[in-house]
Amino acid sequence: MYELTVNNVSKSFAKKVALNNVSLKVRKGSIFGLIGPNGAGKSTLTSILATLTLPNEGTVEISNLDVVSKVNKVRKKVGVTFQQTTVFSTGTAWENLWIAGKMYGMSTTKIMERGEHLLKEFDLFQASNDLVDTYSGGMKRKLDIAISLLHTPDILLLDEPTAGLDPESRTTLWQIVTKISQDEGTTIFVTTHYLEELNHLATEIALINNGKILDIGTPKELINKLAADQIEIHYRKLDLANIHKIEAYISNLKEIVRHEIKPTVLTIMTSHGQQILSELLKYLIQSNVEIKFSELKQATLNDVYLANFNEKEAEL
Ligand SMILES: Nc1ncnc2c1ncn2[C@@H]1O[C@H](COP(=O)(O)OP(=O)(O)OP(=O)(O)O)[C@@H](O)[C@H]1O
Repeated sequence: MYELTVNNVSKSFAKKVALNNVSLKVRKGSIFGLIGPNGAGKSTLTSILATLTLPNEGTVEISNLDVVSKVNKVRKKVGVTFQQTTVFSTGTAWENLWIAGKMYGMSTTKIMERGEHLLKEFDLFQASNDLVDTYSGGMKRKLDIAISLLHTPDILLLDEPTAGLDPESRTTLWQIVTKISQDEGTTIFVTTHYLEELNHLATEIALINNGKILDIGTPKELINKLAADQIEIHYRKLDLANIHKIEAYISNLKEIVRHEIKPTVLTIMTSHGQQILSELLKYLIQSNVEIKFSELKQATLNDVYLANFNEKEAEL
């Protein structure tokens, strides 16, 4: 059921604690996102999962194999793409695939078959005999990921895979990666600063800061926890009797975190903006309140980021 299990993992570099008692579980075939500001510990965790860094404490299992004691078996199950490209730019795509395939111990036939399939999936087949030096940033990134998938890993680790790419290349890249994940059942573990990508793609998200996991949930769960949808309804001036009547109605509604009712405007904070707005409009219209206009500002993953990390530069 779980492709990856991280149990109480800690890691320090000299006096710097990079990971502090981190635990999480990632379901087979899911897309799991790790969000956190610079220096939060995302790359350190990715590197431990990729068997390139040893944890000081705790255990990690990938496909039920311990990453420390079963390192060689685990490496066959894991594909990894780091922030910096690892493609050999003075070679062609085929030469890069060839070197990687031989390092994975793949036969020539298997490299040719799988390589051709991936080059086609990533729309690199036409350019596969060109030097990588002539590729755009997006093409290099696609080749990086294609190489990580060459040995058909169970889990693909992507450390900020879309950093520096334009929106179109990011969208294309995610379309290809999600298709492969669906076709082959590959589990995806991704760190990114582009929160809107995770909102649509991730099955679950973990928030990490200063090496600690702050929260884990589906994008919807994390957004709903904030209860940060904001409703504003503007109407023709109400008399005191009507204000009291509406006040009584609102106090019976569930899911309302905070509200303020004034003679010409009603403001509400809730986790269920859309539902509460339609219920309220229906009630106000039935009560002959003359509505001028209403607004709904729904909370986003960006709000989750700001609430947890208090950073202004979240990219949404
Ligand atoms: N090899 C190392 N030696 C010393 N300190 C390190 C090393 N690797 C990471 N650190 C420190 O550990 C902490 C976590 O770093 P890490 O690179 O995992 O964060 P990150 O969330 O990936 O950040 P970014 O988004 O900037 O890549 C940081 O304070 C970093 O300086």
